[in-house]
Amino acid sequence: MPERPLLYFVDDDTVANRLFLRAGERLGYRCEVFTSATECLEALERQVPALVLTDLNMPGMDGFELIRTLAERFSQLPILAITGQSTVERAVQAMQAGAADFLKKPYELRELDMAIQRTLRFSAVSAENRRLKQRLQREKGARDMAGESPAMDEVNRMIDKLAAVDCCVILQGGSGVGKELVARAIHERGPRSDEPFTVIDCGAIADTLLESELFGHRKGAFTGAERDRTGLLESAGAGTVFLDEIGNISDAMQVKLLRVLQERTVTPVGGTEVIPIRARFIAASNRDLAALVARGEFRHDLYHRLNVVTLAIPSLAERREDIPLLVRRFAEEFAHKYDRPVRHFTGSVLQRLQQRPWEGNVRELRNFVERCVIMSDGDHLEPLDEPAAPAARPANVFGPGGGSPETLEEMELRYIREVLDSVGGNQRQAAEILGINRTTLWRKLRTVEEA
Ligand SMILES: Nc1ncnc2c1ncn2[C@@H]1O[C@H](COP(=O)(O)OP(=O)(O)OP(=O)(O)O)[C@@H](O)[C@H]1O
Repeated sequence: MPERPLLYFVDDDTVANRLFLRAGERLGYRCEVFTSATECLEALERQVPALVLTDLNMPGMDGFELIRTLAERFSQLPILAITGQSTVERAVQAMQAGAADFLKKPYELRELDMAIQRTLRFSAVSAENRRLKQRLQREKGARDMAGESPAMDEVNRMIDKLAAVDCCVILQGGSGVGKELVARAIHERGPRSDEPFTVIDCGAIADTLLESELFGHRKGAFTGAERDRTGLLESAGAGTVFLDEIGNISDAMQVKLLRVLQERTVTPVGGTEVIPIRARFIAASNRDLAALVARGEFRHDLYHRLNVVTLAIPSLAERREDIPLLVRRFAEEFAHKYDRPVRHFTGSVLQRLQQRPWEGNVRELRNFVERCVIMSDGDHLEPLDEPAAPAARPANVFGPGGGSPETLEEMELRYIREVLDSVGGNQRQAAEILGINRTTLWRKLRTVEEA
């Protein structure tokens, strides 16, 4: 038979203690009672119970202080506050201090029973939730950041350091090296991990839109602003904002962003109110920001505000030893995604893959493996070098209507549009399939629209 749960009860009133002892035993619990918070803390050094019930008004260390101390030292121990003056305010205060629930005095046996059961259940659910979260975190970590090279070990060490502090960071590295993944890891390994991680692709959003995206707008602020809209910086809460492709924002926008970082407030477009911003900022650029500053193409004041720490992410060519691990990871990921057997490249193919330039870095490698998983038929993955042709496209150099031949540019655009259509216009997904970053995709589309 499982042991009966142990409850600690703290009240300076000995009559209340006797009553509880009798009630608790009748409900089938083992109970210990204490007439002061200090006695209870001493007992906790010897044994941790399933639940602590405490009165709030006590001489010496009162119930609130005891709750706070317990929440700090035994963060997973559930606490039930017993309040004589049953004001909502005191109950709220007790819960803010760390109590899971409260019970009004005097209580009936049934009320005590329900309150204890509720608190124990709540604690069990929270513990399960924590366990699942940790598991998810571990699995996510394992899935996300693959790499065993000394270069990636160093990146991982830096991520841990940056996760522990709350400063601005610039992530520098070529397209597809994993800057977003690193930013996410900094967020997830730090104290803000329960808050949102917000990606803002500065390069893919037109300048006029960027301001309203970031700061929000008020109804009627401009044509098309039919209702108020909360900006991304505000809805990011106390999470992390990842400003991707920061090197691409206009000078005017740089000035506005600098003000946000300095004052930690925003005013929505067309509004007057000042909204506080609590998020942490991580910026990324695949262009050398310091060089852009030197050439006068990026504001030095914004650069210095952001550049508390710059972390350079090495290109894939600088860590070729990671390629086999990445390939294996992606081969398994896509085999599951497309419901295909898990297959790998032969050793000699893998060696050849390690020698390739991989200018598009990990993204290019990932897309390559995805194509190979889809297209290979044998026991091993075959190194298919050509991008997969769109399914129903005839091998015909003439335009779709059989007219004059297409230029390379036209063909590229047609292919981009087909891919975009196939993913319902989702530019991020389309860029992944095309093996280019979102800014390049956006530029290509814009060039055509402007022509
Ligand atoms: N170390 C890694 N392990 C596993 N997957 C990775 C790793 N690095 C990058 N990837 C994958 O490669 C792709 C590109 O990564 P990510 O978007 O983070 O790169 P980026 O540097 O932010 O790219 P861009 O400059 O285009 O914004 C993503 O699908 C990501 O999951």
